Amino acid sequence: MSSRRPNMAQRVSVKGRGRKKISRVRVAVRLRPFMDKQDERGEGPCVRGLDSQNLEIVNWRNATETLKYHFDVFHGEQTTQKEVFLSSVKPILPYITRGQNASVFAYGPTGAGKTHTMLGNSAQPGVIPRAVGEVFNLVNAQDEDEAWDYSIGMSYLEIYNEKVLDLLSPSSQDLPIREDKDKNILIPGLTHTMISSFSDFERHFVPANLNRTTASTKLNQRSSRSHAVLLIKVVRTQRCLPRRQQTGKLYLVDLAGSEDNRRTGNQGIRLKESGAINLSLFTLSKVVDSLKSGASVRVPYRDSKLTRLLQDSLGGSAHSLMIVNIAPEYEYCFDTVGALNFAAKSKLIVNAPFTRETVAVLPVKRANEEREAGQSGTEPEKKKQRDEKKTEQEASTLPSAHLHSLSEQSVMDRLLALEKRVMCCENQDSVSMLKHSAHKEIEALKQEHRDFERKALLLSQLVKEKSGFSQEPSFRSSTAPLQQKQANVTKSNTRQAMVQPLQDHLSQPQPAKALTVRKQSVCVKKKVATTLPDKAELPNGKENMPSGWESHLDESVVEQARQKILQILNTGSLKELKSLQQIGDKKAKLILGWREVRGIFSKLEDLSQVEGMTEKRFSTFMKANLLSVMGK
Ligand SMILES: Nc1ncnc2c1ncn2[C@@H]1O[C@H](COP(=O)(O)OP(=O)(O)OP(=O)(O)O)[C@@H](O)[C@H]1O
Repeated sequence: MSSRRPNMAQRVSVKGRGRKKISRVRVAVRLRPFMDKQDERGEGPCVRGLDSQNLEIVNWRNATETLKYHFDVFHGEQTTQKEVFLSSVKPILPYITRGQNASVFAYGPTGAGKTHTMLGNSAQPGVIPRAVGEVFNLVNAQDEDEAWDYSIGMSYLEIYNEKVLDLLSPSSQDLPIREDKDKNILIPGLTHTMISSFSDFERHFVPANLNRTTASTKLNQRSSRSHAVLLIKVVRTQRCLPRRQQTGKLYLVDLAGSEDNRRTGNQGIRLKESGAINLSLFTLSKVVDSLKSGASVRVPYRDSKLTRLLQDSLGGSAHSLMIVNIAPEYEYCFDTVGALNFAAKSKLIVNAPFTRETVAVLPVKRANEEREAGQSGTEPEKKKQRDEKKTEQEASTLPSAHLHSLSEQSVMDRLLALEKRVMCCENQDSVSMLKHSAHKEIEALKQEHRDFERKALLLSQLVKEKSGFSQEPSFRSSTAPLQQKQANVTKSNTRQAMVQPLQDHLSQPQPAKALTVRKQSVCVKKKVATTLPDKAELPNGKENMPSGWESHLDESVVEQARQKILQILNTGSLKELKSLQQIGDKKAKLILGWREVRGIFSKLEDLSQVEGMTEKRFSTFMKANLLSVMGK
């Protein structure tokens, strides 16, 4: 598997590829063996398998008759962990590596074997370790075809007393559950760790699992008091254009046991936990009832954190498998019938899995280079062509060239956003309305582009007149440092024009330094004296961002600090994000949400796209953090 992270570029377009197929929730029932041989010899079992799909259980209302059930699979008490995995779980895993979602959840009364099935132990590993190992096998096998880059990440949480807690970051508090406009369920603030091998997974998972809330009850010495959800996310990105990107999510869920408090002897805190567990399982049952009864009924996903999180697995877009664990003892009979009834209605739920795909948009310049390079030539030739083209472009100092490509990028971003809106819309009338508004917006963008070019031209003429210098020599004199900056700027979203500053040029005879300053998406490369005041004045009379301070610093040190901040923004946990200056709890969560939806920040300036991050705030953020990182 490639260790490369998913494409740094922005993800913009979401589409379901191909027709949506339907997939019923599959239900497997697993009967655990007697835990006490005494019971087996005494009353015997209250439930038994008839064949690989059918079972019968004593009717607790009338012990002379039995109730019969039919499921996709019945695993008897002799079934091994490996057999459960191979027959029920393994078949759905390939979907994850092709951008579809899947979920496996264990349901059943407390002490019936859910944790054993999902987790197991070192001698008998359960579904979780086997499934993660298999995902790595699948990715490694597919990685060899060289067409896609794969990356695998994990998150692990528990829902305890209706609170979502991050098991990979145990000090974190209750996390919110959100839904984006593409109906993806998101948990801003939840740690998502990239993993490169199974042992890497274990390194994170094993200690995290110790954070799970368990306690002893009458029925189970180590009873799970929470619902645990492990998320394995596989992102694959096409290596060539159009760089399709597909994200598949696998949810592995060990639910807390449905329990009867008269039997568990729960009191105090155990009783409160039990109340929360039963409430969420009751909501789960209501969700299943509503899904079963038809499309027009409101499905109460929002009534509990559990159902909100499992929304995609029940009636959503996932391939879902429910493993219902049951126990053979008579004392479990009532709960077992309840679990089997729940399972019987769950198997009627129909999901509609489809591939969620985004296109990783590269900066226009790189995309063009790749497209051109892709048209002809061998790989070394293509690289040479690219290098030559890059040198050519970097040598070019004409502002209009930058204006053109950069504003083109902005137009492209917005067009792709429009395309996304149109694609997400199913209603025909709305589609035509959107197309109409898209057309209008394209016209407006073109006009904006023309205005922008005109203003930049006026600006440079004005500067030329006031400075008394011709434009050409001034560009020539600053060629060396500007070329260096331009390499950075091509990565940026900002448009660029180069002007000779008025006041500095006229009043300062000292050697000038190049400094990049931004104003409303216009990035103006300004020649300034080293003693510039904090707020420089643009020829149009508007104020710049506070910027002079940066020019006193060693560029390489600044660049290092910028990279460090970028790294925290892209990989930092909630806590690490909050360690940044100017970033509080709310902003940190918004950053995590942005990352979840849009991928990673390819440059620091992308931060301005996060809700509430105005240009001024971004400027203050940069100043505070650069100084902080550099230890000033
Ligand atoms: N198939 C099985 N083979 C052998 N032992 C099993 C099996 N299933 C469960 N057990 C054992 O039964 C006990 C209870 O199982 P487990 O803790 O998995 O139940 P649970 O359903 O997760 O309970 P809770 O909801 O209280 O967490 C454990 O000691 C476990 O090792």
